[in-house]
Amino acid sequence: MSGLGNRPYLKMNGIGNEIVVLDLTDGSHAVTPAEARAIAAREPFDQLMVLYPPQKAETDAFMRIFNTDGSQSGACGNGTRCVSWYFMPVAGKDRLLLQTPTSLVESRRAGQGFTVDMGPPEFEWQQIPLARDAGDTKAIDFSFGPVDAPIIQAPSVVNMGNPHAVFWVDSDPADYDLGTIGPQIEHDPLFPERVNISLAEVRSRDHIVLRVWERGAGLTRACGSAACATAVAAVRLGKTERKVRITLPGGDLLIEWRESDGHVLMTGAVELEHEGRFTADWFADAA
Ligand SMILES: N[C@@H](CCC[C@H](N)C(=O)O)C(=O)O
Repeated sequence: MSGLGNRPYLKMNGIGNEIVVLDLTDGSHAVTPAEARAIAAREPFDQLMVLYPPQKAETDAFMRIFNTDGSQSGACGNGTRCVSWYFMPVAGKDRLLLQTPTSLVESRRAGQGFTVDMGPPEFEWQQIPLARDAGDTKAIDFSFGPVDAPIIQAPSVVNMGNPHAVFWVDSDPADYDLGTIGPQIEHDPLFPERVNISLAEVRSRDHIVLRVWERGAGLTRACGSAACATAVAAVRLGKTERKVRITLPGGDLLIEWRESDGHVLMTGAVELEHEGRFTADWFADAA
C-alpha cells in the first residue's frame, strides 16, 4: 500500500517544462520509481521534484528528481525554480540551498522568477560519463545518420549534475526530427548513464535557440540544465559571451557562466498550474 494516498502536490511548469512538486520533508515516505511512473500516468510531468528532510546541516532540504520513466537525475534547473517558488515561503527564506544526489544548488529570488546556481560544469569524459575517451569534449568523435552524410555530429558534452550532449546546427532546431533522433542517441552505448540531447542554433554572441530531447522524459518544452550545458559549451567553443539568452519552445532562460568561480547561473520564470491530491488507487499497481 503506497504511503502517497491523499497527499497534496503542486503541478507547475518552468517555461513549459512540466513539473510536479511533492513535499515529503516530514520524512514520512520515500518515493519509488514505480510510484513516480504511477503519478506520471495520472498527472503527466517531465520531472517529479520530491523534497525530503535535509541530510547536511547547512542545507534546507534533500531533493530527489524523477523523470517520467521513473529514472532519477542529479539536476533539474526548471524544477528547482518551481521548488523555490513553493518552499521559500514554507522555509521563510529568500535563499535556499538544496542537495541532490550529485549536486548542491542554491536558489534566490530574481524579480518575478528565480536564479538558480547550478554549480560548476564538468568536462572530463569520465565525468560526463562516456564509455570511452571520445576525444576533445568540446567536440567528441560521434555522429548520427549515414556515415557519408551525418545528420548531426561532433557534439559538445558537459555534465551539469546530469549528462548532456549538445549538437550545433546551422538552421532552426525545429527543422530536425528530434523525436526520432533523440531516443536513438539517448540509448547509444557511448553514454552508459544515457544522455540529454540538445540541438543548438547560435543566433548571435548572446542568443541561442535550443530544442531538447530529455533523458527519461522525451521532447520537452524546456530544459534548464540543457540550457546551462549549451551556454557553457558555446563559451568553450568561442561561439558566445558568458551571458547568453537561451530560447526554448516554452520561453527564454538567461544563463551566465560566472568567470569568478566557474558556477553556472540560470534565471527564469515559473508558473503554478494547479494543486492536486493523490488518491490510493493511483498506486494500486505500483508495488
Ligand atoms: N528538465 C530538467 C532536466 C531533468 C533531468 C534530465 N531529464 C536528466 O535525466 O538528466 C532541467 O530543467 O534541467
